[in-house]
Amino acid sequence: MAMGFCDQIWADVAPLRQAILAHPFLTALADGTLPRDSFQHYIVQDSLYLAEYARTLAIAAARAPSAAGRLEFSDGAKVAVQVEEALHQAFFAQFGVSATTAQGAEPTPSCLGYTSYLASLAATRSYEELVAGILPCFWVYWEVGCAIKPRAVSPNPYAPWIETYADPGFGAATDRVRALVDEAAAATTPAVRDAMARAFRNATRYEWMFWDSAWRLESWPV
Ligand SMILES: Cc1ncc(CO)c(N)n1
Repeated sequence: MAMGFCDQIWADVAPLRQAILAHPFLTALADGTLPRDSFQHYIVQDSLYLAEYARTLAIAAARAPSAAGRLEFSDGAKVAVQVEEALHQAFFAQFGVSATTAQGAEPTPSCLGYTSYLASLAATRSYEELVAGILPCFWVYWEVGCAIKPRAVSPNPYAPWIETYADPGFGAATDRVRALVDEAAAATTPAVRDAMARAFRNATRYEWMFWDSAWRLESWPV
């Protein structure tokens, strides 16, 4: 049997996934040595990211051709807001991010680049491209969570983060979104499938950039 569409685009980004799994931010997170300022940077930016990601998921829900898609993406939009409010607020307290710092934070170039890219797919591209661009956020984090969990030291200050993304429930959500992307790919043309593969690749690149930007404490150059 031929390889499914998602299996194909996943295999195509194997070098990007290797670069993600080998990134010093994630190796340091697993062994508990990640500098506190890098994690603070990450968690503040991720909170901004999730607020925008939730909006993009809500647009995907509105545009999904099937009830399964409308349910999945509207539920995803809700969970993204909940994670932003629960997990991140707990981390703000644990890692000493004040309410003023969190509320006054502006998105970095990498964060704004990623959220704006997804918003542009939602605004001006097909439903198929949009859902392909949405998928790495699920799938890359599920792969990272599963890869890091067995090598994480215990105790680890970042354990709740690792548990969130290695959770079988998150894996199941990833599988369902993947099935929706496969369904969209099967029903469209080769040209749209190529565009889907590009959206998937670009979003995966932004996933690497997001961790790298936290590692480097990225800010605006001017
Ligand atoms: C940047 C980014 N990508 C994916 C996830 C997973 O939800 C997240 N929290 N943040």
